[in-house]
Amino acid sequence: MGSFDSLVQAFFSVGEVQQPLWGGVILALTGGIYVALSRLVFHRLADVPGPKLAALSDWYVAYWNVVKDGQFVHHLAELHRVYGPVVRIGPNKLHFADQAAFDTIYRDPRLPKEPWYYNAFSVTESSFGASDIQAAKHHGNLVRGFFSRKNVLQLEDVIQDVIDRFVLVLATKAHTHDVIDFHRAFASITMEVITTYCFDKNFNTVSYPDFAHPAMIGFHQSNSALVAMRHIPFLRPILFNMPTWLTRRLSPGAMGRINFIKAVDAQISGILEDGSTLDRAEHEIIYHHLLNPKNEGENLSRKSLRDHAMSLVIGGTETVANTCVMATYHVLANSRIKERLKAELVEAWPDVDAAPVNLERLEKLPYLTAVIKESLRKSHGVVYPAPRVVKEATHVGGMLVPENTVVGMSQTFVHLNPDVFPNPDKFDPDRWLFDDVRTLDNNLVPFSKGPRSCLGINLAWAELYLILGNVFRKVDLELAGTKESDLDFNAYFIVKYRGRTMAKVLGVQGAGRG
Ligand code: HEM
Repeated sequence: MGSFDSLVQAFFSVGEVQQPLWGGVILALTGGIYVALSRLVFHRLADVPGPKLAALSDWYVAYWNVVKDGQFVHHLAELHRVYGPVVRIGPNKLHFADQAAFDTIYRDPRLPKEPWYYNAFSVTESSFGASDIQAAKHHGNLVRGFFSRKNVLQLEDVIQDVIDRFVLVLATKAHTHDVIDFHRAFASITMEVITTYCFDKNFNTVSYPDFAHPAMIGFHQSNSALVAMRHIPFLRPILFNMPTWLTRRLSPGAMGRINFIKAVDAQISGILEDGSTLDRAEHEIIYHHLLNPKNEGENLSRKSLRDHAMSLVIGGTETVANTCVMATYHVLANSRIKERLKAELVEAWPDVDAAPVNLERLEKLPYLTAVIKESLRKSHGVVYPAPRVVKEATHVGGMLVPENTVVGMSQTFVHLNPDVFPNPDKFDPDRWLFDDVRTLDNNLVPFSKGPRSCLGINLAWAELYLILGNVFRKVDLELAGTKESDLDFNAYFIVKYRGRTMAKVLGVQGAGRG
């Protein structure tokens, strides 16, 4: 009897404890049903086709980006096959696969960058990171002149000097036919170019053993961490405030990046404390522009100076390197392309020991130009659909998109459109060699379009001509086990090739000039 009593008591006491619990469960369920109905049934995007899970939650995209490690862009191709040219990819987000939509999204100056997406780069006070249209314009105007065609031509020697030093390093590897990782090699060149061009600071990335400078590796590895931090924001303060000893143990790459940022900070401190430091720079650098009173830049905050510096390094390193990797793989993998390119370069630059041919001469070489364009097309530039916010109802790709919707379109949908680029998966420089390639040129959008397109486009083109022109004229490389599938990529913001890109250095000519 006693045990029956205690059983009854236990039942009721459990009930008392669980009452608030049940209340919570019921409240959560009601809330969940309310959110689900408001997103699936009553939402202004409810009629747009797409997976129901994506309409319910942004975790759908997070799953493909984080758990599936940068596969969302590939998954988008499948979604468009199933749902058509407009797909709802989030409660409030649309993705388009339509050339006209691309033009509107990126050319219309009223569509700012989506703050949630861009804040994760932690460079909010720079031209790249600012979402607000006026702020972005102001930041962009401060540095635009520094990357103008005229300025790039004036600083051409800065780029050539880095390449000369790189070729000298390769010459030391040619005797022993060393194998190099050519992604790292190109990223070492491009990082050295951007740091010498912008800061007159030489980090010697091209002469670092195995082209594995910790800062360059650190930036490379941070691509995937950035994606995770965006979708799981509480990771950010944890990772950023970790004690140095723990960071060093968990991620040596992160230390390389941290030390690089410290060096940039130290330069900024030096300039702010003693303005005459700028007079001693070997050439014009980015701070001449950022701190120039004529540019209304003299009152920039310290954070803004640093944000500008970091965004230029981030924007200018892997992008150019990825294009060089695409070119190098296909030139080496196809003897017909290699011989034709080499013949053109030898004709333009017969004596390889003489002074290098300059940028303006290289730009006139049709086959080199075709190889570069095809490499830009196949490496895409920014591969993730850069998100923009529709602030007032706007027609995009034939659809009236309601205000406050986030829209985007990955450049892959332009570059792999078979109606414009037949057999789009093939690397085919010949497609650029016809008299009228205006349609192709209009559909080559690695630098995006419109007011927020690439600020470094002139520098990027100059680097591509000078790096590839010099490397294929002077260096004899052979692929070392790398296959086309090694260029399959994870799509973070830019592409990250999945395989190692290795080549043997068979010989080097004309390394003496450096
Ligand atoms: C092949 C090389 C390059 C490609 C394909 C490329 C591509 C792009 C693209 C697609 C954007 C727009 C991004 C967005 O909408 O969020 C962009 C922006 C930008 N890029 Fe590049 N880029 C390259 C090289 C460079 C270089 C060398 C620099 C260095 C100066 C640079 C600096 C920037 C900056 C500062 C922005 C932000 C512009 C703004 O929003 O105002 N890029 N780039």
